[in-house]
Amino acid sequence: MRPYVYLAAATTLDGRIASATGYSRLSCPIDLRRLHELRARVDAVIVGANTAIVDNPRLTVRYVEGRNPMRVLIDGALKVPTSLRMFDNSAPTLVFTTAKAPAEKIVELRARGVEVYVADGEKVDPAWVLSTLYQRGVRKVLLEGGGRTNWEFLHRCLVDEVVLTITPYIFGRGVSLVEGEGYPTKEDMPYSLVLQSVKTCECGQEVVLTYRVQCKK
Ligand SMILES: NC(=O)C1=CN([C@@H]2O[C@H](COP(=O)(O)OP(=O)(O)OC[C@H]3O[C@@H](n4cnc5c(N)ncnc54)[C@H](OP(=O)(O)O)[C@@H]3O)[C@@H](O)[C@H]2O)C=CC1
Ligand SMILES: Nc1nc(O)c(N)c(N[C@@H]2O[C@H](COP(=O)(O)O)[C@@H](O)[C@H]2O)n1
Repeated sequence: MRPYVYLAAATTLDGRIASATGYSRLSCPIDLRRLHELRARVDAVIVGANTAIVDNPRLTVRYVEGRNPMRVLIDGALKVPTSLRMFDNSAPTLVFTTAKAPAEKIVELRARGVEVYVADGEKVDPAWVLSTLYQRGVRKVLLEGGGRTNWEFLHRCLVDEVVLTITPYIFGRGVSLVEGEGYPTKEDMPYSLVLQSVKTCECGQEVVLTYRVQCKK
């Protein structure tokens, strides 16, 4: 069993979630409020190591009233600094890593109340992350990127809904919404995307698309 998984992001018109320099503040204030409403509705928020390093996110609910979700980091080598904001005490925080993680970093994080899970293999299996969260009572998860982590979940058909805000910018280079090995044709995609809703943001400049992800198998 696994939780229901939302993937949420803001992209430029050319599908980037960040520029080549890592700049990613794309959403307008109204869209950020929408993101925080979603955070308040889920039990856990997941990010990958690069997002944690580049953005140093809090992953808390601040722009609306609501409960902070559990924060989850996937970082195979535990390369993130232990000074990250997500390791403060404002919400329960879990880290999924591998035996490549420096032992002293694991000790330090655990001493600060962060729960660290160490996978057996070379990589962290996203299905294991989700089943572990489910066993802890998590029923809804928000995947907040970045591109590589989005691929790791989408490729395995572990996303149920994509909530995408298209913003009026073009970067030309940078990090794409999904960064993986890729598919040669649309037929090779292991899932289909079914459009659920199209909304113009109240700011008048952004469009929010919601797609259901249907696994082909
Ligand atoms: N505009 C938006 O809505 C958003 C933008 N962003 C932007 O995205 C960018 C980062 O994206 P990206 O570079 O693709 O990186 P990610 O944030 O997806 O992090 C990828 C890294 O996380 C670790 N990781 C992920 N999955 C696994 C796994 N299954 N097992 C082990 N390790 C794993 C790996 O680290 P390692 O290789 O060391 O093992 C991997 O390189 C940032 O610039 C951020 O600002 C992020 C979220 C939303
Ligand atoms: N939906 C969305 N729109 C954007 O424009 C964004 N830059 C992001 N980024 C995600 O939000 C995290 C920052 O969270 P805090 O404000 O620090 O709580 C960032 O790390 C991305 O996951 N998302």
